[in-house]
Amino acid sequence: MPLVTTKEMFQKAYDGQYAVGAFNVNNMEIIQGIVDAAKEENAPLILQVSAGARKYAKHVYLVKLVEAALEDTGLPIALHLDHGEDFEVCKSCIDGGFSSVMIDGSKHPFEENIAVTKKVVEYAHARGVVVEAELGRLAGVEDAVKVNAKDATYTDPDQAVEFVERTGVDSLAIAIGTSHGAYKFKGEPSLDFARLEKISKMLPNFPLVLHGASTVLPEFVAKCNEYGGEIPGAQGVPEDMLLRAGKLGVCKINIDTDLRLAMTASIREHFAKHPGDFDPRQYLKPAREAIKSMVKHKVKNVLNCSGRA
Ligand SMILES: O=C(CO)COP(=O)(O)O
Ligand SMILES: O=C[C@H](O)COP(=O)(O)O
Ligand SMILES: [Zn+2]
Ligand SMILES: [Zn+2]
Repeated sequence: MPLVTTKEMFQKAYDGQYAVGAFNVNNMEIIQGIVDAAKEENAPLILQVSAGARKYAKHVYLVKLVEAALEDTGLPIALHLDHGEDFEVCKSCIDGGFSSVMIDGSKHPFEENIAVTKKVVEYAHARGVVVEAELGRLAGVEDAVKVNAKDATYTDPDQAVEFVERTGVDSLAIAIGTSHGAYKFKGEPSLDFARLEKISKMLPNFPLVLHGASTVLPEFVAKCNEYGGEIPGAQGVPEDMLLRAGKLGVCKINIDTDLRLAMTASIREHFAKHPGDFDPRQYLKPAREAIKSMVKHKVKNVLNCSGRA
């Protein structure tokens, strides 16, 4: 099966009130862990690549690995650019075989965000590629960009409607209190569900996207810390909140930090328990397994998209 866009998967997710997982990929083991899980669960899948990932692994390696995953699994998989920062990077991914791109104009004023998003939409749609945009700003770390909590702004529902109408974008990432990285909340986790409900009502049958949606699984944090890591106080979005979001028009849930934690916890444990090992396969194999079982858990219990491929 060739790459698919997110069009049909989002329509099914919207109607079925579940979400599709969008997982960030950086190398072969991460891709294999994710697709093996999706295959066993027969789940639709979005593999997403950040600018940092393209720099780390090179565009062509990631595209070829995802092509291999398509051939190996036969699953509907979308290949998506995560947080494209300008028209040029979006164009490069559209020309370079991606089926979906995100133009993240959220750092710009409203009118400029509309202008750049519109330009990407025109270029992408003419080539059969779909576009995600972002309105409102998440706190946390994105590549080299760190958005302080005070600069984060939640998405305005009226602006969201105007933005979607004027840009023709296919999906919209919204800010309701999630953030990137492993430290999402200082006290009790909370999201602005009233805002999400309002946006979702005002944009019926339109797919919303939730970034910064890792749950920061306590078992991985504990394991990292037990075996020499230092990530105290890490906290993510509770699973029940993600399930609730999936019933309110959120069709795509972005997960990167949980992949990083699963992999790192496994490798730390392996090094601590097997100090004599130095063949990378000895620690990358269990790390890939850790990703696979984490993703299976997400697909079944958090995204609710098992069996929907
Ligand atoms: O939103 C993300 C990628 O765009 C990832 O969010 P997390 O840091 O919560 O995994
Ligand atoms: O939103 C950010 C993703 O977690 C990607 O992170 P990265 O830019 O470090 O690859
Ligand atoms: Zn952003
Ligand atoms: Zn993001």
